[in-house]
Amino acid sequence: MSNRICFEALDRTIRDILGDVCGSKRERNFGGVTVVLGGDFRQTLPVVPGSGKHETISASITNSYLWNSCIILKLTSNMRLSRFADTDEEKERTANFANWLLSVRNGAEHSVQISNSQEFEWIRIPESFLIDPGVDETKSTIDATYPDLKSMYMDASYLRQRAIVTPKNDAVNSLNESVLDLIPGNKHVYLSADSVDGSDNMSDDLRGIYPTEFLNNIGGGSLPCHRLILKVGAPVMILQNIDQPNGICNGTRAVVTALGRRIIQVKLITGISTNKHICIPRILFIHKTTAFPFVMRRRQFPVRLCYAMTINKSQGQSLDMVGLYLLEPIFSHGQLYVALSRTTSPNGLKILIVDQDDLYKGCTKNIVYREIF
Ligand SMILES: Nc1ncnc2c1ncn2[C@@H]1O[C@H](COP(=O)(O)OP(=O)(O)OP(=O)(O)O)[C@@H](O)[C@H]1O
Repeated sequence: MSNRICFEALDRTIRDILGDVCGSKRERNFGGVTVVLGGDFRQTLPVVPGSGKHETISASITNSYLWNSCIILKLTSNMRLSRFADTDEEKERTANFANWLLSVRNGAEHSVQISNSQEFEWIRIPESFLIDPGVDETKSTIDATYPDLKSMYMDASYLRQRAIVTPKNDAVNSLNESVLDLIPGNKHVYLSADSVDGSDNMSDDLRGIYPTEFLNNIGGGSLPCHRLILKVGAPVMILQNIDQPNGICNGTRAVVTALGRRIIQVKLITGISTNKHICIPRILFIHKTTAFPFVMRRRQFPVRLCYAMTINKSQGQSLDMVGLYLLEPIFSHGQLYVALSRTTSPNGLKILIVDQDDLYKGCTKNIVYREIF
């Protein structure tokens, strides 16, 4: 969900443009133009780096002057789930699962008291969804989400249907590397070219503080990795809007079909151009963050492996098989609901909960800011 200041900036821009034509339009929200907004306050809220609950709620459009003039229309059917239930038994199981999702979504699922925890937002996960961690939690999660990987690793629909989701990028990277190691083929390593924007005018002192090695370690968000490792057959997610009218956008998934020195070829597996082959060159990313007093430039292929992805990045995806990897519990509002609701059927959800201290067996954290709705 976008920060409310984006909507407010759009509002002021439209008022400015239309106000020149007709002065009274300057006084009306969006210059009197009807605007349709879609969103779910039970899913993840705007990300405000380094902020807490208050700042997150404050960044939501419900706290904008625009909200009072919104007419709220509610969607009531879970279309993602209802498509696949054929028999009466499946329909009943799916309806129960949909109700369970709703109670997680609203924070109404019965909470469990965890000793040593000041937090009470812990819920018990039904046993049928749990993955037995065995001796290697990562391997158990990969096996549950990607069965028959060795024979199916090139199959586009197999890859389209599934993903491991997890709260943090560190776990995403290590899961992606682990799955890539399991498939045959040569690894190609692509290093990015990183620099500080305007570094020509930077003093030697500043250049010394931020050497290239430091820039190489900056990652996360929508920035591709400095060290991108790919194999033919690996699924990737596109990280930039390359050609929106043709569905080649941030979040579109694809399978690598050829790896060259200066270009990679992929076959799209989601979006309106599914099955189309496209070639992708390295492109320039301009990375601005309040964490550093400079703007960074990174030239790299705009893709990331997507055997696993963060829960936030999975928002909007529909998957037949979801492996939820909770090496540690979720950390923000709506994340658990987003992760659980990516699946198209209750049979397509497997959850691994790592509980090293044996404190919360089969339970996990669910954070719901009820103030937002
Ligand atoms: N009217 C419909 N008939 C059949 N299938 C539908 C319909 N509406 C949506 N779906 C299917 O339900 C799934 C979810 O739809 P969509 O992604 O548009 O919803 P969403 O509200 O954006 O989901 P979320 O916010 O949870 O990601 C998709 O697979 C879509 O094809």
